[in-house]
Amino acid sequence: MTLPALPRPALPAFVRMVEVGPRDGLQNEKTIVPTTVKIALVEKLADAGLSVIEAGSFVSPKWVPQMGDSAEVFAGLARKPGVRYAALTPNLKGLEGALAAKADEVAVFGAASESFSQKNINCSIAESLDRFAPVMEQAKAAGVPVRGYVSCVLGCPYEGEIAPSAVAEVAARLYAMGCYEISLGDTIGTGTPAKAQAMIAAVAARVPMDKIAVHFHDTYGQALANLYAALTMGVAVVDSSVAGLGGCPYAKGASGNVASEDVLYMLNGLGIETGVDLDRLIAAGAFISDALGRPTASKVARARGCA
Ligand SMILES: CC(C)(COP(=O)([O-])OP(=O)([O-])OC[C@H]1O[C@@H](n2cnc3c(N)ncnc32)[C@H](O)[C@@H]1OP(=O)([O-])[O-])[C@@H](O)C(=O)NCCC(=O)NCCSC(=O)C[C@@](C)(O)CC(=O)[O-]
Repeated sequence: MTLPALPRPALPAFVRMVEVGPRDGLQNEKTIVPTTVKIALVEKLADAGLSVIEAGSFVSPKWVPQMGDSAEVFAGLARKPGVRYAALTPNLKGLEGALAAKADEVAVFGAASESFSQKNINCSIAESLDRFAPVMEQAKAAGVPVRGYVSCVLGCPYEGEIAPSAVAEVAARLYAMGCYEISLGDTIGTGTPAKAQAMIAAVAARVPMDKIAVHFHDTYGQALANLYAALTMGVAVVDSSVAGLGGCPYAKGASGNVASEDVLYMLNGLGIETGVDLDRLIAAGAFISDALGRPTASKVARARGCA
C-alpha cells in the first residue's frame, strides 16, 4: 500500500549558514586555545564551503581573555575569496581593532534582557544602543556591514521569561540603526518551537523576514526543532557552531550552539542548498575536538565515527 505524501510546509531553497564556532565557541573555553589552532580551524571551515565565519571578537581581554588574540588570528588567515570573515565589536575601540584587522563585517551585540545586558556588556539596553550608534556610523563610513545580535530572545539566565515584544523592540532598533541582519539568540537554549515561532512572528512584524537570522543554543536539546520551526516561517539564515562548541561566558550553564554538522545534515535531508560539504565540515569539527582534547558535541559527527 502506498501511503499518501505528507503535506510539507514551504521551506527556503537556500540557507546561509553562519559559522560562529571560532568566536562563540572558543570564547567559552577554560584554557586559551593557541592562535595557530584558531587560524587552522577558520581555514578548514572556509574549505568546507562556509561563506561567513566569525573568526574573532574585539572585546575587552579582561572580560573575555580567550578572544585576546583576535588581531593575530585575522592577520594569520589565508583568506579565501568569497568568504566573509566577521568579528564582534561592542564599542568604537572594538571597531577600530576590527577595521585594523580588515574584518569583512562586524557585529554589535545587544540583549532583550536588562540584567543580561549589564552582565555581558556592563550597560543597560538603552546605553548599549547609544554605544552602538557611533559604531554603526563609522563602520558605514568604512564600508563594512554590521550585523546585530539580540541575546536572551527565549529566556534569560537572570530574569527568566522574556516577552517577544521586548525582543522585537531591540531587534527593530538595531535594524533601524542600519544593521543588515538581526540574529536572534536563544542564549540559554530554553526555547521550544512554538515559543520560537511566536517570538519570530513578533520580530517579523517589525523587521523583514529576509533580514532575520536565528542563533540557537542546544542546552535543552531543542535547537534543531526550533530551527525547523523557524525555516517553516521563512527564516533562511542560521548560525551554528562546528562540533557544537561554545556557550556564553556571561550565561552560566549555557551549552554550545547547535552543531553545524547536525544543522547541515538536516538541511541536506530537506533538500535545502547551503554550499557546505558535510565531510569537510566533520573533518574541521574533528580537528578542533582533537585540539581541545574532548569529544565532539555533534551527533552526526559521532555517528560518522568521530570520537
Ligand atoms: C563592552 C565592554 C568593553 C565594556 O566594559 P567596561 O569595563 O564597561 O568598558 P570600559 O570602556 O570602561 O573599558 C574598560 C577597559 O577595557 C578596555 N576596552 C574597552 N573596550 C575594549 C575593546 N573593545 N577591546 C579591547 N579593550 C577594550 C578599556 O580600554 C579599558 O581598559 P583599561 O583602561 O582598564 O586597561 C566589556 O563589557 C566587554 O568587552 N564585554 C564583552 C563580553 C563578551 O564578549 N561576551 C560574549 C559575546 S556575546 C555572546 O556570546 C552572545 C551571542 C552574540 O553569541 C548571541 C547569543 O548567543 O545570545
